[in-house]
Amino acid sequence: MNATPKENKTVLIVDDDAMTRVLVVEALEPEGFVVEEADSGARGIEMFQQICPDIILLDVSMPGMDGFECCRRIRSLPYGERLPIVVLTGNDDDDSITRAFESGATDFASKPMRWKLLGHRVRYLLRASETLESLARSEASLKYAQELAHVGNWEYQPGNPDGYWSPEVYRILGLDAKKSPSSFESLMQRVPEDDQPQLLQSFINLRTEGTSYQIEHRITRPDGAEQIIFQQAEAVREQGRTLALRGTLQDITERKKNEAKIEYLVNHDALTDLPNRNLLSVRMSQAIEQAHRGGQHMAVMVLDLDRFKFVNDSFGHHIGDSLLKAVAARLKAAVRDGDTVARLGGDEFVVILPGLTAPENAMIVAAKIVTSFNEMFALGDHELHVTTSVGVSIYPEDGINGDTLLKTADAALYAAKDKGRNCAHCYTAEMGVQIEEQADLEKGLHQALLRKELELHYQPKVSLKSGQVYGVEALIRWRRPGIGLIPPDSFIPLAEETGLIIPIGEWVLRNACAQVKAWHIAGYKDLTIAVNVSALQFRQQNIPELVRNVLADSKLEPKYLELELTESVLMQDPETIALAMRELKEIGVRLSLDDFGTGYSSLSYLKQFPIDVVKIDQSFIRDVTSSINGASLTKSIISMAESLHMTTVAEGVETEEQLGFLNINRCDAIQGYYFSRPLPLNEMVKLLAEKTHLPSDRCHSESAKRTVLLVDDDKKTLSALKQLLGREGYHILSTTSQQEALELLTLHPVGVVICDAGMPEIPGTELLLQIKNLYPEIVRLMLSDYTELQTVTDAINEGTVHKFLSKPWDDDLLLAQLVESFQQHEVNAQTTQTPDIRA
Ligand SMILES: Nc1nc2c(ncn2[C@@H]2O[C@@H]3COP(=O)(O)O[C@H]4[C@@H](O)[C@H](n5cnc6c(=O)[nH]c(N)nc65)O[C@@H]4COP(=O)(O)O[C@H]3[C@H]2O)c(=O)[nH]1
Repeated sequence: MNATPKENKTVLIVDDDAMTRVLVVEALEPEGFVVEEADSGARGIEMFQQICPDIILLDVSMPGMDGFECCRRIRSLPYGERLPIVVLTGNDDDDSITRAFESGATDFASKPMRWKLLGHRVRYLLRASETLESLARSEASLKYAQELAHVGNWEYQPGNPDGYWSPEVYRILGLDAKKSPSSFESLMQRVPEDDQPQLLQSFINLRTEGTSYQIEHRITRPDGAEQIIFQQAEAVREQGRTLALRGTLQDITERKKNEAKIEYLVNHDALTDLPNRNLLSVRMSQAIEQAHRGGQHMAVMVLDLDRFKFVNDSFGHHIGDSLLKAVAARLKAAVRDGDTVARLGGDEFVVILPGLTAPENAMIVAAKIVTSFNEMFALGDHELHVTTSVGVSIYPEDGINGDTLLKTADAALYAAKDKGRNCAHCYTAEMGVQIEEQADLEKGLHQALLRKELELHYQPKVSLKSGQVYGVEALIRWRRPGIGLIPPDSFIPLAEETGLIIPIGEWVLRNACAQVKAWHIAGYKDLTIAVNVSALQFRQQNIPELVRNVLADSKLEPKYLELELTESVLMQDPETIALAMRELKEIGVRLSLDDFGTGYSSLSYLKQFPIDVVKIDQSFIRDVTSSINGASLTKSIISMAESLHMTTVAEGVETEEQLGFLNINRCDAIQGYYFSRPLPLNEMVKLLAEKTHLPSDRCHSESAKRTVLLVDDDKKTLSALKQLLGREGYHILSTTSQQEALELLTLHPVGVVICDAGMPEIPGTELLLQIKNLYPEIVRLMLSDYTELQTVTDAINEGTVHKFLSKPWDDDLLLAQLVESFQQHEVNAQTTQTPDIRA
């Protein structure tokens, strides 16, 4: 239907009398109207829908559908509601006029009529209808706007308690417009008692003095819901007389809820619901003020969970999160209601104890907190034992503002950790020196780059297959004037904290790549360089792009660059890091996982990252010869890396025994003081020039090929054998004790064991059986006289002993047997895999 405004208004005449229709046409068309005709009620409705007239003239008495019915139907159709309909009735037909209005007619005209005046009548009705239409439109848009804004308006006239309330006022109050009076009293009934006095007083002032008001108050809707209302009101006054009181009423419940929610989120930690850093700082200021006024003390405790990362990464983040929630609950239970427990992020919590009468009480509470962790945390199917370390500082002794108190408590926390964790430590004055030193260090570090105080040292990495130096790790040093060489552990964390690691990291990368390129040119063609990349660099920099630029500038082939990332880098944002790592792999650089084992990565976790090299942390290497745990963990790491086609580099190798262990367990390469410390450039150049390498018997393939273990309680036999084999260049280990024999095997890459059959502690066959089970690749020879022939034959049949050598032996025969045995060992070594003790 066309509802757009038309130039010439259209009049629809519905009448069965053709004469009346002609008269209407003749009266209206000369006046500029377009007249359309319908000869019945039904046709009239049809035409109304087709042409959308501006006005209808409708005869009441028609055959079929009369004018009343026709009028009713049009009113119920779209656009028919407010259309002017003039009903044509007979003269003085009062009944028809009444019925016509009841049916919805706008006006009536009696026939016969003065046709000349019809034009005026129609024009007047059209104008009135337009006015009504525009009023209806603005009412509708006001209603809509009020609905949208949840604003209603009201107005009262003096002397009349019932005023006007817009539909939205009723909606907001939850009242029915037909049943509830629109009076101030009726509004007050919905206002809770507590809020009534303020509203009443404001309304009285408005009425008596014309004082406008803006107030917030609550209302209770009939369904019990409580809403928050914002009311504004003013008096319309003329010459000191109040003509009307009017105002608006806005439902601001949602806004208030959102404001409260935002305020809560801004001030609380989403995971634990504890106050966050924002609210903590407010609470600290309040507590300081309270302590200041009351001449009391207050305590700030900073605490974190010992080895939280282990939990998070071993059991998954959901268990880590549950632990943090449980810790929050435990901390709250350990302190009083007026105390504040806040979470700063990660596993770092802060407790404030306001209004302390004696500072010593803080340590009592701190100890209580530490002890409260003795009880296991039950998290889903897991029961975990987690400990905490606490640093305590006291107002005003250790700081007079929140920042300083946090810093001093932090320093105390470090001291607690140094003490071995799972304890609380109070701040002491000496720690202040450290804080100042830190500030001084930070200042100096800012200038270190500009003043060219940084330098690189290089630590060789040696292949255990070839014994050759195949690469170096670049390690930064800060040569600080007046102080000397500062190791990275003393300034890299600070560089990370201050963001200085970004320019420093780039400096290291550029210099390292340029240096290794220079070595290539000097003839050390395949030397690789490893550079440490910190977590912050990955987070704040486009590392792949930087690497691309540096490689292009230095003209270094990507395969010679290795980037060392720690597990903490991978943990930051695993998906983004994995993406960056894949990009780096596409560039062609190698990626290694540094300090492996100190983090808590599981095998499945590592699979998602394209890692080429696993560097086994020195803490494990240190332990390989002294602790079963260290040894088995290292073995597991090597076999895990092997199964993932990664190479292994053992870090911090210092002793022959550690090297032996790594050789036996087929670690690929070593780095450590055993071979070389990190060297300044000139010394590194010398090491390369001298072609320093590991002797071949210290490499796994070679050393195992040539190492014989002799076990005999007879020292003379041992000495004779040592002489014989020593002349042939074998590496010989010897012992009179079976226990020591087993220990030697854990440390050395032995290829062949020669054992006496008649040992006093346990029979030789039993020792060889143990060796067979532990190291199946080792070839086992038995030395015996003919008195033990039966036992030896049985052992050979069972596979415990490979060959039998008679006592006294023939030197040539024994040497020939040994050559054959080492060949056999090589075959065994290729078919026997290192057992994965975790499997
Ligand atoms: N006890 C013992 N220690 C050994 C032995 N062999 C090597 N080390 C030391 O172990 C550290 C190995 O480096 P890292 O694990 O990457 O650990 C590095 C690395 O994480 C970081 N670092 C060094 N240079 C840089 C750098 O340029 N950028 C970044 N982001 N970190 C660096 O500082 C850490 C410490 O570096 P350094 O003090 O040079 O310490 C080096 C090295 O001197 C050994 O046999 N025994």
